[in-house]
Amino acid sequence: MVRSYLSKRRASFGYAISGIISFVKSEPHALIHLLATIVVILFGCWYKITRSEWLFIVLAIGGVWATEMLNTAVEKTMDHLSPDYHPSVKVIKDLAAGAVLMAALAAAIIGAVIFIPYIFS
Ligand SMILES: Nc1ncnc2c1ncn2[C@@H]1O[C@H](COP(=O)(O)OP(=O)(O)OP(=O)(O)O)[C@@H](O)[C@H]1O
Repeated sequence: MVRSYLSKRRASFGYAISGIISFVKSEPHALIHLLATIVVILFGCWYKITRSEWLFIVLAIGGVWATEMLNTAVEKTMDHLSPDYHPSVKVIKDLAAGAVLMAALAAAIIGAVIFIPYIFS
C-alpha cells in the first residue's frame, strides 16, 4: 500500500514536470520568464544578496511562474470549452491575466527594493 502510494506520487511528480517542460517549450511568455529568472539569479549572485533577500526573490519568481502557468491553463481550458467569443470567457480570461499582472507587479517591486540599493551604492 505504501509502495503504491509512493509510485502514484512519483507519477504525479512526473506529470507536473512534463507540464513545466511543455509550458517552457510551447509558450512564448515562458521564454521571457526564463530569461528574466536567469538575469535575476545572476544579479543576485553578482551582488551577493543576503539569505532573506534570496527568499523574497525565490517567492517572487515562483509566484510569477505559478500564476503564468495557471493563466495558460485557464486560457487553454476556455479555448477548449468555448472557442467562440463569449462575454463570460472574457471575464474569466481577464481575471486570470490580472492575477499574472498582480504577481509580476509584486515581483518588480521586490526586485527594485532589493537591487536598487546595491546598484546605486
Ligand atoms: N473566447 C473569448 N471570448 C471573449 N473574450 C476573449 C475570448 N478569447 C480571448 N478573449 C479576450 O482576449 C484576451 C486575450 O486572450 P488570449 O486567450 O488571446 O490571451 P493572451 O493574453 O493573448 O495569451 P496568449 O498570448 O498566450 O495567447 C482575453 O483576456 C479576453 O479579454
